[in-house]
Amino acid sequence: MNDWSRNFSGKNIIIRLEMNSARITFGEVATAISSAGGDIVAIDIIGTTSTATVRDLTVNAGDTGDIAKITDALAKLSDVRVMHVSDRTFLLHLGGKIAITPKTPIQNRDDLSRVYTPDVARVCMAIYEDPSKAFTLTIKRNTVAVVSDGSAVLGLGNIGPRAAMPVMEGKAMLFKQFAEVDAFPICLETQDTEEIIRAVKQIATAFGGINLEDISSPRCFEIERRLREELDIPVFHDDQHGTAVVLYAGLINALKLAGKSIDEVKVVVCGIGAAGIACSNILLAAGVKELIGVDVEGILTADSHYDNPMKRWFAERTNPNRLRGGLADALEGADVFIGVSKGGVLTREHVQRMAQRPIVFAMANPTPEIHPEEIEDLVAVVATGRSDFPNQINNVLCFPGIFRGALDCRAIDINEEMKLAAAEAIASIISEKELNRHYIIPSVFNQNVVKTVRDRVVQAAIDSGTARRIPRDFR
Ligand SMILES: NC(=O)C1=CN([C@@H]2O[C@H](COP(=O)(O)OP(=O)(O)OC[C@H]3O[C@@H](n4cnc5c(N)ncnc54)[C@H](O)[C@@H]3O)[C@@H](O)[C@H]2O)C=CC1
Ligand SMILES: CC(=O)C(=O)O
Ligand SMILES: [Mg+2]
Repeated sequence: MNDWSRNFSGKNIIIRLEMNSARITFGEVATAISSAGGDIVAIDIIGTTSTATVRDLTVNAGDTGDIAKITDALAKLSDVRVMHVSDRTFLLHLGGKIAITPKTPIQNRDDLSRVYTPDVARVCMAIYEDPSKAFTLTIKRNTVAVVSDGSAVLGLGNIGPRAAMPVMEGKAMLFKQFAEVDAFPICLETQDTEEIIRAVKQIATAFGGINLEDISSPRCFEIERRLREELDIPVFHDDQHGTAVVLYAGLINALKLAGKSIDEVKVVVCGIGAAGIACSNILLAAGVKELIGVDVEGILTADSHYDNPMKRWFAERTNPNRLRGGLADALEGADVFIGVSKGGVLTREHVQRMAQRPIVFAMANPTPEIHPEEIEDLVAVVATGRSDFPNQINNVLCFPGIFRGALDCRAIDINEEMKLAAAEAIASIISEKELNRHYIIPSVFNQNVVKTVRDRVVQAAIDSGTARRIPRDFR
């Protein structure tokens, strides 16, 4: 199975084809599709002339989802031209996924004068006199910017800001659906650290928080550090902290199942980029003693030199036994594998080297480091970042609730206390009775997730002094 079809989750495709109706029958087309494993589930005639018919065929590509096989079979028919193949995923993206709608209709001149000039001027002056009123009189109170430069989009690499837009639009949808946060995608046409910092500072006026997304390491660390220092609203690089929060939540529960304790396990983190550094940090803070990092150059060790300052920083704090070698060496006797690198880097043989009842979190997107079915029989727990397998360790479990909490208490920052509170909140949603190897982490559709995370995050913000406002339900 090629990588593309593996990533294809909507098995229904729509094939638009033109047939020479005098020379080929529809039955021949249907036979070609069915012999390639497809099932026609709907037919729409789009247009006809005296010689040709254009049809949209909705085809179920079957469990293997081998679309290429179906289109190849059609291409072999001489009197048929495949004009276009779309799938449900692409159709969902037509015209983008979000829209802005006004909260109230403008029905007459009086409404017009209130929402716009002349009356709006009084509101402007109120904010001029007291800038904090921006939180009550503008969208700032409930709006987050999802900012990317397209340099590390999912595990696809540096595909640029334009190609990153669908991910950022998707995040904006999730913010709204799960936490009623209005979020807006902003993909910047620059990958220069200083220009990104300047641009984000210049647009921050409209927003109550900044979610940095898919900005590659090591620039992401400096960008986030500076923006946190220089802005008075939360700046949160989700690939670092959202991932770390959810990973820690999942690990709390997976360790219970494996019967292991966090200060005794040997953990291998593969991919020492944005997510890898943050996941390692939260694990070290949680008590992991033996943590080994592996990146493209192999095991990171304090004995080696790295141009990347974050790798140097990482190597000095990890790998206490100065282990050297590659991923296979790192995994010898390891209890936990955390993959935040690239699809397909872990093999069954690697997992066979791990300790008894290992835990494998293969979190690269869209293709995990290993597909769960390859190692199900070897492990205590396996999790991925995807929604189509059990145990989805994905930052979507964190960012809606953590920002909901931060916005509700008008936090100036999302600090370590708030992140730990979010992780514990997520882990706590699964009771001891419910916990099993296919259910270590709640589903994002579990309605308790956002509420529980939000409440614990607000409490942590109040306790740690970052809240500027006490929400009504906390008074
Ligand atoms: N499940 C989730 O919630 C999340 C998953 N991710 C996934 O984690 C991966 C990394 O994301 P970021 O940290 O944002 O990217 P990044 O670009 O900052 O870091 C990726 C790191 O992986 C390393 N790497 C690449 N190929 C490798 C290999 N064969 N062996 C070892 N290391 C390798 C790179 O050198 C780099 O240091 C992506 O696939 C992304 O989709 C990231 C954030 C959240
Ligand atoms: C989930 C996510 O943020 C990523 O894969 O980059
Ligand atoms: Mg991301």
